[in-house]
Parts: sequence; C-alpha cells; structure tokens
Amino acid sequence: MSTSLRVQCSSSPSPALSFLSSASSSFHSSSPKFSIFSTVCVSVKPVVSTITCSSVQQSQVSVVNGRIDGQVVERSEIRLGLPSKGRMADDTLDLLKDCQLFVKKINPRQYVAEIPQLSNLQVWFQRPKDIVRQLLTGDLDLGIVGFDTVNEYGKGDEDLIIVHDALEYGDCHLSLAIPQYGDFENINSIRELAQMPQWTEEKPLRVATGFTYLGPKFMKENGLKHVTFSTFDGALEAQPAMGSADAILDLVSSGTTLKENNLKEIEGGVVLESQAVLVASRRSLNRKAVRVTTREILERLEAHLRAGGQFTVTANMRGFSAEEVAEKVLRQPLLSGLQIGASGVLVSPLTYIFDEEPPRWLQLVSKLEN
Ligand SMILES: Nc1ncnc2c1ncn2[C@@H]1O[C@H](COP(=O)(O)OP(=O)(O)OP(=O)(O)O)[C@@H](O)[C@H]1O
Ligand SMILES: O=P(O)(O)OC[C@H]1O[C@H](OP(=O)(O)OP(=O)(O)O)[C@H](O)[C@@H]1O
Ligand SMILES: [Mg+2]
Repeated sequence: MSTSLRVQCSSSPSPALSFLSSASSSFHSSSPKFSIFSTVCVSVKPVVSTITCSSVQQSQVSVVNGRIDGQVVERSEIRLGLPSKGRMADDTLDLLKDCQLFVKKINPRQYVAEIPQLSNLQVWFQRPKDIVRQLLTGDLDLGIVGFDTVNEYGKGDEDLIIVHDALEYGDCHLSLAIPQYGDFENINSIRELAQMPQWTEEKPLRVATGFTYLGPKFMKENGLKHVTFSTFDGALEAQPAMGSADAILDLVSSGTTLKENNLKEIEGGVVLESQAVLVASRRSLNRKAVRVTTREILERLEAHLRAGGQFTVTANMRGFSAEEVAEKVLRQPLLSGLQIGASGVLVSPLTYIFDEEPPRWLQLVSKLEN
C-alpha cells in the first residue's frame, strides 16, 4: 500500500537532509507491512521583501490603443515591451524562458517577436525608459523594466500599475553619495548634509545624476534648498573627483563603483529600492484580452518565483498503516517527519508552485476596482 503526504516547512534543507540520510542508512530490521511514501517540501529561501506601488484611482477612460497624429488607433494585439539591451535584457528573457514563455524573434535585427504560448501577443524590444514612455502613450500594454525606471520616467502617472513588484533580478537602489574626503569627511547623514553652511543660493550643492525627475524631488522632500543638478549618461562616480560635482545620485548595487571612487552613501540618502517589475497601463487593462494575457503571464511568474529555493524530498517510510505514518509525520512540527526514519531519499528542486488564484492577480483586481 502506498500513499503520499505533502508537508511544507520553512527550515533549512541541510539538517533535514542529514536526518534523512542517517535515518535511511539505519534501515535494516523488521520488514514493514506497509510501504508509505512521505513527501516533504523544504523552503530554503527567505521571503523577498516587496516594494509596494501606491494604489491609484482607476480612471474612467475608455480603451485607448495607440495614437497617430493625436488620433486613437484601434489595435487588437496585446503588446509587451522588453528591454532591447542593457543589463536587464538577458535576465528578462531567461526569466520568461524559466516560465516556459519562449520569446521567438522572427529576425535578429527586428525589434518585434512573439511568444507562441501566448496568442495575440506581440513582444517589442525597446530601451527601458522608452517602454515606460510607450506605456503612457498607449503604444504598449505591458512591460518589464526596473522599478527605478518606472518611477523616473512614469513621473507618478496614475495610468501605470505594477502587476508584479518583485521579479528577483536587477536588484539595486537609487542613492545619494558624497566624497569620503575634504568637507564631507564628517558628514554621514542627509540631515548633516542639509545643515552644512557651505550651500547658499550663490554656491549650491552640485549633484550629478541621470535621474532628473526623482533627484530634485528627493532633495526638496529632504529639505535641501540650495541644489543644482547636472546630467550625465554614465560614469557619474567620476564627477566629484573631476571637480564638476559635489555629490552624485545614482544606482548602487554591490557598492564597488562608489568605493573605488572614494565616495560613500549616507544615512537617509536612499531614494528607492529597485528590482525588475512587470508593469501595465491601467487603460490597457480595461481590455478583456489584455487582462486575460496579464493573468496568464502573472500566474506563470508567481508559480515559478514561489518555487525558487523549494525542494521536494521524497522518501520511503516504515509504518503499519497510512494513518500511523501520517501521525508520525505530523507529530514533528519543526522537521515534519524527517526524524522518523526514511529510505530511498530523493531530492529535486521544484519548478512551479501554482495557487488557485495568483495572489498578485487578486491584488491587481482590487486595485482596478478602487
Ligand atoms: N549596478 C546595477 N546592478 C543591478 N541592476 C542595475 C544596476 N544598474 C542598473 N540596474 C538596473 O538595470 C536597469 C537598466 O540599466 P542599464 O544601465 O542596463 O540600462 P539603462 O541605464 O536604461 O540604459 P543606458 O545606460 O544605455 O542608458 C536599471 O534601470 C536598473 O533597474
Ligand atoms: O554598485 P555597483 O555594483 O558598483 O554598480 C553601480 C554602477 O552600475 C551602474 O553603472 P553601469 O554599469 O550601468 O555603467 P554606466 O554608469 O557607465 O552606465 C550604475 O550607474 C553605477 O555606476
Ligand atoms: Mg547604465
């Protein structure tokens, strides 16, 4: 007789696995009347903190499918924007592939592609900032970009709605950084920076940044009155040493670039935390076809990402009845059955954990109703 039990616990797999292997090697005596299988899923990954996008009012705008010379053009296909290049491009395709969504380019030099698993969907490869801009113009319905890009180029527009806020790559934060040396040597917080007597109307704090919307907004919110901004497309960390800026406001991931350029972050200087997100146009979600496709993509993303770091452990367990084995398993609240003896231990990573309803879909529906 065999039965299958599935227990989910949040302990690390190493003690669980060592218990299982020692238990299985000690099996040799009395043959069981019943052979029972117990399956234990062990989580090894901490819950990833999520970024909440402020809930926004649903606009009562009817379907807008794109514009040519200010005229609304109806289109039936659903358009998903993906990063055409840069550090997000490959990771985005890899994630979709892991969700069994294979992006097929018809021609490598073309910017349009399809995902055969999603009918009526067009993929358009665009620069991340253009993806956000085109969600706002109605030329795209969905996009995958960094949360920083949504905020910088979305400028708080209520038409943008975050569908999945934690795709688990592209992790970084947008932060203010100042030199470790000179006038800044003893400055360690944004409050201390704001209180420095050096900054006046005639001689403001000069900040180099590519974030020309979020930068000034952040400085104003933090009481820094005398500030000017200069724009650079990259290598911002060089500007203080070159003498063209006093501080920089840029993305930080490992912190290596700051350190190598003798710069430091300060308390209260983080503008936002970012990672890749799936974002939609609220107006596009008024179309049923867009909602159906969004739900399908979201379901696959959630099922795949939830399975990350989860393992299925299958083992043969001795017992005289299914009830006896079940009772032994359930009597161990922490290790859920791993201390009660098992053999033939199989461990395999989980690919998907499907919920009846993807939790983020329910959140999206409720946001759309508000
Ligand atoms: N150092 C980093 N580590 C992890 N993710 C990062 C890092 N820098 C940027 N990102 C994320 O990757 C996104 C894209 O960055 P990337 O530099 O590739 O493109 P871009 O800045 O939009 O394009 P370009 O630099 O060509 O103008 C950023 O918006 C951010 O979300
Ligand atoms: O904290 P770290 O891991 O060192 O990463 C931070 C650096 O990464 C990004 O630059 P990118 O590599 O895109 O080069 P760029 O500035 O020339 O665009 C960002 O603009 C920082 O310079
Ligand atoms: Mg860059």
